[in-house]
Amino acid sequence: MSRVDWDVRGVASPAGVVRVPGDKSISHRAVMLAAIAEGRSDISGFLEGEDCLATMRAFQAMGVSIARRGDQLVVDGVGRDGLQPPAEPLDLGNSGTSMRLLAGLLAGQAFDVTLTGDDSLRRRPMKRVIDPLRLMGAAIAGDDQGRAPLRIGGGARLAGIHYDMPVASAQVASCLLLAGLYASGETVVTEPGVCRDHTERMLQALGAAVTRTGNVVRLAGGQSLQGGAIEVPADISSAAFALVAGAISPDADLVIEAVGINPTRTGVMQILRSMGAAIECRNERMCGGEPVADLHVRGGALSGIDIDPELVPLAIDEFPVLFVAAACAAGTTRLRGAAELRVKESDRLAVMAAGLRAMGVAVTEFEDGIDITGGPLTGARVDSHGDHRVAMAFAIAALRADGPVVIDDCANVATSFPGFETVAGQLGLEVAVRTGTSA
Ligand SMILES: O=C(O)C1=C[C@@H](OP(=O)(O)O)[C@@H](O)[C@H](O)C1
Ligand SMILES: C=C(OP(=O)(O)O)C(=O)O
Repeated sequence: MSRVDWDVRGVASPAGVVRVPGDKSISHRAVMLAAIAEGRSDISGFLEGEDCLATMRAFQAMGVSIARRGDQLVVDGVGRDGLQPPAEPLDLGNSGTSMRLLAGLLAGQAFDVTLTGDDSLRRRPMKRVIDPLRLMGAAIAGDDQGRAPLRIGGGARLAGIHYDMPVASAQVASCLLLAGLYASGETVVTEPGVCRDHTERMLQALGAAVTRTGNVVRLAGGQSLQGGAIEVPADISSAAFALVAGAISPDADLVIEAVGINPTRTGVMQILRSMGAAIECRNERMCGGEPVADLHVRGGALSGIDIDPELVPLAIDEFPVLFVAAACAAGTTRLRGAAELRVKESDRLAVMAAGLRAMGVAVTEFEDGIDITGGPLTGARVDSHGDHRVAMAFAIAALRADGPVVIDDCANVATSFPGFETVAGQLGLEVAVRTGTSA
């Protein structure tokens, strides 16, 4: 496997107008729902990152015709019962969203299927979807610890359940709603905290009836979807790197265009603003059922804060780069209620703590959180452990380091942010890429 390391230096202040790629969560859902809809869907703004391409290839392997036409992805939907058995296990690479949502969508099919992925994905917890899917009647099994490969037996008759989710996870909720499309009766999911609601929005846009009352979501089984035009906004999780770059660079003046600002995703802006960052939403409008805006960030002084635990699911993927903001703030930032960070592509609490310490930052790690006290950052060599968001977070830290930051194992940045190295140039960073071969 080829290995990519980066040598990153801060050379200028972030300035001008930048664009970041399409939203990863919405791109996955667009392909999945378009594939099982009736008729053709034209998806614009689709993220051509490895995670979403893994989802796309999985549906191609199940007989769905998906083609790029200009800057659109054209999906010829096969209808709810039109998927074909794949010849081989579906390899979902590094993508937790693909595996958990597909587990739900495939639990009610007539054929057997196996879902697998890379070393990181095969370490991640899947019992959280196996258990409720079994309650619905699915024949699904992982290894003895409930990890992938997941084997799903075809021909199960699913029945809707009422499920109180033990963790605030949009992937679990979405998995159950997708299984619910194939179940008899009603599927009702209660979320313990606010989770991203893209699945509901897109199901509604494609003609399904899904209702929400507070934190309870309901969907009747047996509904069909109708394909159409689907627009994907720019990903706020990718924009987060530019937001923090701007917020930690005193002379920064940066606009990030057409970013999704769905209120279930904007925790990063709320947290940065509480730390004193100057972030404005301009030109707010709707894009394919999702709110978007141009985000304007200016540099200034940040202060450490206690992060409200209710904001954790609203900023779940942005913590690696928020920890960099905390390392550049005056005083201590405290995060608790974030044990989920330990079961992402890497253990993001441990891996970020190790890298920040190598850069001279005072960090205390807790089982479900971290304390970070801001101070001067030194150049250092850090290991991303193959985690895309960790790699990009340390690249942003180079803006404030007194020397280069060498980041090991950055190939997976292509899962969510292809072209990051180019956008990084607009953020005032020079990224030298070294490639080689790893064991
Ligand atoms: O539903 C989604 O698209 C996602 C939900 C979150 O995971 P959890 O559901 O595990 O919190 C997030 O971390 C992931 O990157 C994408
Ligand atoms: C956790 C992430 O993605 P996934 O769960 O889809 O692997 C992420 O993108 O930060």
